[in-house]
Amino acid sequence: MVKLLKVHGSENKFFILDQTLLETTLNDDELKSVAINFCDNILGGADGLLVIDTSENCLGKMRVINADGSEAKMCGNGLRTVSRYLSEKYQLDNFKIETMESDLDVEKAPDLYNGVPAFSVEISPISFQKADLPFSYKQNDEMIDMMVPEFLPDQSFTAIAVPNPHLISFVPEVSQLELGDLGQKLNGKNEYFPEGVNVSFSQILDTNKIFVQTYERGVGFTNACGTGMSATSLAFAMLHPDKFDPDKEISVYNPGGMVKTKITLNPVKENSQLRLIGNATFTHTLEVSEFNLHSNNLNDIDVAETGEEKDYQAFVESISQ
Ligand SMILES: N[C@H](CCC[C@H](N)C(=O)O)C(=O)O
Repeated sequence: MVKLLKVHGSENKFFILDQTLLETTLNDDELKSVAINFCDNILGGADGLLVIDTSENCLGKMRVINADGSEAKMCGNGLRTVSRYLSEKYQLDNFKIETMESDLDVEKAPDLYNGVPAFSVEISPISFQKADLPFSYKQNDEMIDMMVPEFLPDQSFTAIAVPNPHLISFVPEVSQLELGDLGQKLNGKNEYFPEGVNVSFSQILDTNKIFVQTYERGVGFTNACGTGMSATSLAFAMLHPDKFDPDKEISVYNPGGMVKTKITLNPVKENSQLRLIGNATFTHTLEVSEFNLHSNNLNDIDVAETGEEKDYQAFVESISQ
């Protein structure tokens, strides 16, 4: 039997499959089918499948398969949960995890709340170049605080890859309707973001305090998007210096709770440093036979709750007061 986990970071939900536990690893087609099946049908679904593989230079490697079967370059909320998994497996608190484009530094952080373990993860590399998102809008090589009436009138947009693509807009109040419409448009066939983009709207609440909601590529509305909150924090620090205190962490509220980000701006903006700090919650363990996993038969799974979710909910309660 193979043991999987259902996990979340800010209620951005995933299944974790550690391929190193298998006799034979799943190939890419099998991973895609299993990701779609798990994310649609098991335990109320999830936003993606996080796959752990061996790595030459790091403690492990993380791959991210979105709910629709597409593969993402990175996942910030997911990386925290994989960090916790590897930290417990190897009894280490500070190490590196390989992701598609870079080896990222991760470390155990103080608990977010009683019974809510937390991890701090590096988010990198950063790019604003149109080729890296990719995007195409008139002759622009970058899109920074730019009015784009083709997206929405009266809103400006910033495009950042970390390295998965994000489009960010600061708004007086988040309109789910407008976010959903724009997210759908830019993730369908369109001339601006040919490979789709994660779209985040953010409301500035106070100094170092923002709210972010994201429409995710390959998923749709999500409770939270870790790379999205990190990229939005960077845009916030760059574009709203009057509300940004560089010596302190930023509190990023989202529909699933709250995370912290730490932004160290660099005059060369691509060299700025981003850390994402937040919960790594395991809600369920699942056991399935390796044979059934290979044949994408998920009818016979043993599920057990971990009991951690009540502590996470107590944390959410504590921040909403
Ligand atoms: N939820 C993720 C990002 C998933 C990325 C994916 N939707 C894409 O870029 O295709 C996060 O916490 O960072």
